[in-house]
Order: sequence, then C-alpha cells, then structure tokens
Amino acid sequence: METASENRKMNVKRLVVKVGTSSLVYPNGKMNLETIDQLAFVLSTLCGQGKEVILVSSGAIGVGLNALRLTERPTDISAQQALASIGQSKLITLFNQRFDHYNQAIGQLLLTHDVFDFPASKQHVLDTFDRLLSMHIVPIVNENDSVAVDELDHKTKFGDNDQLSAIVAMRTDADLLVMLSDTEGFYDANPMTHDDAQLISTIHTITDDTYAVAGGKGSRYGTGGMVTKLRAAEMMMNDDKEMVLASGADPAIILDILAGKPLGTWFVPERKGALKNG
Ligand SMILES: Nc1ncnc2c1ncn2[C@@H]1O[C@H](COP(=O)(O)OP(=O)(O)O)[C@@H](O)[C@H]1O
Ligand SMILES: N[C@@H](CCC(=O)OP(=O)(O)O)C(=O)O
Repeated sequence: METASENRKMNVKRLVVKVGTSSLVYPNGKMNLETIDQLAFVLSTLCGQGKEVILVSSGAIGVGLNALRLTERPTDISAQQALASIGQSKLITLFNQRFDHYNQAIGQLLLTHDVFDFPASKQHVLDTFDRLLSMHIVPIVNENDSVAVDELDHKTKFGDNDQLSAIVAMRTDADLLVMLSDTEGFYDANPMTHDDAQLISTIHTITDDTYAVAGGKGSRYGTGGMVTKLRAAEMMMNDDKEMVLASGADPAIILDILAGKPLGTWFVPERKGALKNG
C-alpha cells in the first residue's frame, strides 16, 4: 500500500465508468440531478474525443423508492424488484434526456449472470457492446434487477454492480475501470466512522488485511460497500487491468484522472506498478 501520490497518465481508449447509488441519489432520497447531468456531459465529452465509454449505473432501486416516496428499502424480493422496474425506467429516461442534451446517443443493457455463463449469449452481448461502441454510442448497463434471482438453482444474480462493472470491463477488454462512489478512495479505515482514516493512493495486492478495513455500505440505498469494490479491484488486477476508486461528487474528476492527476485509490497489478514506477 502507498499513501504518497504518483502521476498516472494513461493512454485510455476504452473506459468503463461505474457510478453508485450514493452518487446519484442524495441521502434524503431525491435524485442528484447535478451529478447525472455532469456525468452525461463528461462522458459525452470523452466520446467526442474519440474514446469508447461504457457506463455501469446503479440507482434503480433508490430512484424507485423516491418515486413512491418510500424512505426504507423493503426487505421482500418482489417489492425490491418492482421498485427497480419503476426506478430503472425513470433513471434511463433521465440519462437519455441529459445525454441527448449533449448530442450523445445511449443504449441500455440490463444484464443477468447467465448472460455471461452461456457462450452463445455472452458472445451476443459482447457483439452488442462492440456494435454500440463502434457507432459511438454509450452503453448504459445495470443489473436486470426485476428478473434476477439468487435462490435455489436460479443463480442469475450478480448482486452488486461493483463486480458487474469489473466483469464488463474484463469481457470488453477495457483499458481502465473508474469506480465512482461517495468516498475519495480507499482508506485504511472506514472514513465515515474514523476521522483519522488515511487515503491509500495505490494498492498492488489485496490481502485479508485489506478486506479487514473494508466496511459496509455508506448510504441507505447502496448494496456492497467497500467489500464488493475490493472484489471488483481484485478481479481487475487478476486480469492484469487497473481500477481507480474516486469520488463521484463531481464527475469532471474522470477528466482529471485521465489527465494523470493523482486522485483516488489506484488498484494496479504488481507487474504494471513495477513498470510504471520505473
Ligand atoms: N476502508 C474504507 N474506505 C473508504 N470507504 C469505506 C471503507 N470502508 C467502508 N467504506 C464505506 O463504503 C461506502 C461506499 O460504498 P457504497 O455505500 O456501497 O457506495 P456506492 O453506492 O457508491 O456503491 C462509503 O460511504 C464508506 O462509508
Ligand atoms: N442494481 C441495483 C444497484 C445495486 C448496487 O450495486 O448498488 P451500489 O452499491 O449503489 O452500486 C440498482 O440499480 O438499484
């Protein structure tokens, strides 16, 4: 682990950005329209510069709760799935409107685990990603919450978009996964409960000690907390890819990250770290 910052300018052609519920929905349950608009602006800008961008967005259940003026997430599965169907359509409508404002087309992909488990459906979905990207369209991905189940022999659920975003980044052979959340990065203790927590700038190996300082979700509407983000980072590093975890408060941070500014926490496989550090 390193706490000193280092410059990380990369030549990124294909980028996956994952945005969590905590960045899209205020703690009071209202949609964060500013962040959604800024995200559309920044990703449209990157497309205009010739980059290929995939957005993995959470928020369906959070937005669904707000639509029905509910403050607590229901515990039964069918109520959550109904909320996701309400929220997802509102969320994608809003994304469509904001991207359209910046003259950028989007496509929606709602995925379940089995899509990647079966070679034929996996190939079809990868072909769809490729075709959308070749047409300069931004694929917007979420788990298909309304149909995904994780019971008995139905193992169709990803369970969280952190790992889904890593799977998408690996399968589409993206150069970088940018994970945006309500924290500046990964700290040596949960910053919500430890005032003296220190931001870690670079992690080359994830061990039990790393998981030991990863706490649960920060917002009422998120799911995985830091544990699922570490799992995503581990998947990326095992695939010899990099992930950066940074604050989604201002999506312009994506431009700074690509410009090499030392922001957030970088998860870099050992070999790449050794090369970059000379
Ligand atoms: N070691 C840690 N470093 C940073 N954040 C942590 C850590 N442990 C727990 N957290 C919590 O993880 C939260 C982010 O996870 P989550 O609520 O699932 O966000 P998102 O909706 O963006 O996926 C933060 O708000 C923070 O409270
Ligand atoms: N698919 C769910 C999100 C699940 C999830 O991983 O949420 P988060 O921890 O906010 O990224 C939804 O759209 O509500």
